[in-house]
Amino acid sequence: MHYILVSDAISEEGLAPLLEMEDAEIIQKRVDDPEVPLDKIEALLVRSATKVDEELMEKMPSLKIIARAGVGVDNIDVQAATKRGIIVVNAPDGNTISAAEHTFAMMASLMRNIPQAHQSVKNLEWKRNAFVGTELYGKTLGIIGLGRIGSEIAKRAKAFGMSVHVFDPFLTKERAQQMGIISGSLDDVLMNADIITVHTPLTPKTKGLLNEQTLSKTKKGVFLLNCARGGIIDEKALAKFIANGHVAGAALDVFETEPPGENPLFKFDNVIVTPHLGASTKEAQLNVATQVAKEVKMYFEDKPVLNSINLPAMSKDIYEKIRPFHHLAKQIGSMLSQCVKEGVNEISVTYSGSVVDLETTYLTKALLSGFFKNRIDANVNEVNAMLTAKERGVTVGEKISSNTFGYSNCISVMIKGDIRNYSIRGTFIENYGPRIVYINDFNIDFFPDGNLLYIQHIDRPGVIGRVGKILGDHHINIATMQVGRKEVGGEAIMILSCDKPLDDEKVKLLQELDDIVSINQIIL
Ligand SMILES: NC(=O)C1=CN([C@@H]2O[C@H](COP(=O)(O)OP(=O)(O)OC[C@H]3O[C@@H](n4cnc5c(N)ncnc54)[C@H](O)[C@@H]3O)[C@@H](O)[C@H]2O)C=CC1
Ligand SMILES: O=C(O)CCC(=O)C(=O)O
Repeated sequence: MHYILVSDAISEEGLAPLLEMEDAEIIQKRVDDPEVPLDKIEALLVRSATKVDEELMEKMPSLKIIARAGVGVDNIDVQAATKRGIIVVNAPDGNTISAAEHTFAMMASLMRNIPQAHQSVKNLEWKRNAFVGTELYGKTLGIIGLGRIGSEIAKRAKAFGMSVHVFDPFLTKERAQQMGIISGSLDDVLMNADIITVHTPLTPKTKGLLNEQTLSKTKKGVFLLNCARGGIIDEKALAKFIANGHVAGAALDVFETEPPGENPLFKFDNVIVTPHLGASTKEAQLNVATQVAKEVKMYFEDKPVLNSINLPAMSKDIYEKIRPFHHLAKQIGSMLSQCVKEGVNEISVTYSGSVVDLETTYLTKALLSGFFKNRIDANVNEVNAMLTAKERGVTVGEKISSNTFGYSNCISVMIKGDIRNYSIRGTFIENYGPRIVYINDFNIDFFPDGNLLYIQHIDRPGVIGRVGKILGDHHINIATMQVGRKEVGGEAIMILSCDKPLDDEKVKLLQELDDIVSINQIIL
């Protein structure tokens, strides 16, 4: 049974993919509710209210995936999650339109004093001269951060007859031209805009992006909006610039602390606020809940998650192409970890043939996760495999080679151990499957799956028969068997695939046979 905790208010209708799962218990309670079995929870679904920090993760040893029903993951310690091998996914585009529309609604409300006028009329006043506004038409809108939401705002601004100046270090000149907007520096936006709106994530670089120094470069009478994250506009600096009349007004949907409690900005009539409502529409909430519920379900079905923050993004098509190699890489890693009993200094992976066109780093991570999973008592997966290698002093190398050894693709791995080196090569053959075609200088050909016995022996008549007899005497059926040797009478290997694993006693019996050098039981 998978235990899934939904700890913030997430659309029930959107959770349908999870509620349909027969092997899952969905708990809809706050994370600090004493009835929540934190130690059993494998998936945690949140919005922005739940703070998922290291302390909470410590209490959730079974946690495998954190899903943010929204965009910003600043309430999740992604670094700590990565270290623990916990996948973090979000719903990157489910609330884009709602957030853009809310920003636009805030902009129009700010410029036309709608909240203040509304309150005044309800107070039985009729002060038409007190609420004279400013048109959007012909004004310059400065957008800081032209991602999904920023782009939607730019489109709407153009429809309103505004000119748009943008600062986004990742925006290409070509895209700006296509959109009919002006891409410039931060100073360009600060100095030219009549209205400035921020749409970046909250990061150490964007925290306090609009501060006393940057605000002093803006036009006198500028209007400011923050519907992204509290803290991108420094609240103290904003209060100062509102108080001295430099900033004509501000619209805020988000705050440095949420809920903000008593906030000095609230005393200004020209500051209008909403309680983090950007994504609060029926449509957005259904979209983001459905997106993350599907992601979590896919995770439990062993399918790729599409919107992970700490794994490479992959479309379904790409995943279908990479899937067989992902499996092969994992199996190679797992095989190696069961053969190499000593300390390991270096793992180097070489890709050749058709596999080089795929996301090979992801494959290397899969290989490492297969390797470390059997060696250390911790959750290792593609998320934290590189970090795990680094922490254990294992150097990881990745190369591309043109030598395919006669196959259409190859994954070759070389491990430098404390005592000796190990090498293994695998390939994936269309309509046939994954094959291991080389181990430690021996050409061989077997399917890396099930209960395998990797036996090194001397190439002499009778060895195979003796091994077969012991297995037969103990009712262990041999499904497949491959042998490889370099020269007659020299060192040789055999790979047996058995219908069930052998216990230690039987492995010992085989080990004691004449001409057997070593035996590794490999369970894949
Ligand atoms: N108020 C609300 O309810 C909502 C707020 N948000 C907030 O809006 C933010 C933006 O969302 P999206 O547009 O979907 O994200 P996005 O990732 O599509 O866009 C962010 C953009 O910011 C740019 N950027 C990053 N650092 C920058 C910097 N230092 N200076 C200038 N630009 C920078 C990036 O290049 C990117 O184009 C989210 O991170 C989230 O915090 C999102 C949804 C709803
Ligand atoms: O969950 C919410 O309503 C907040 C949405 C948000 O801020 C985001 O998606 O980044």
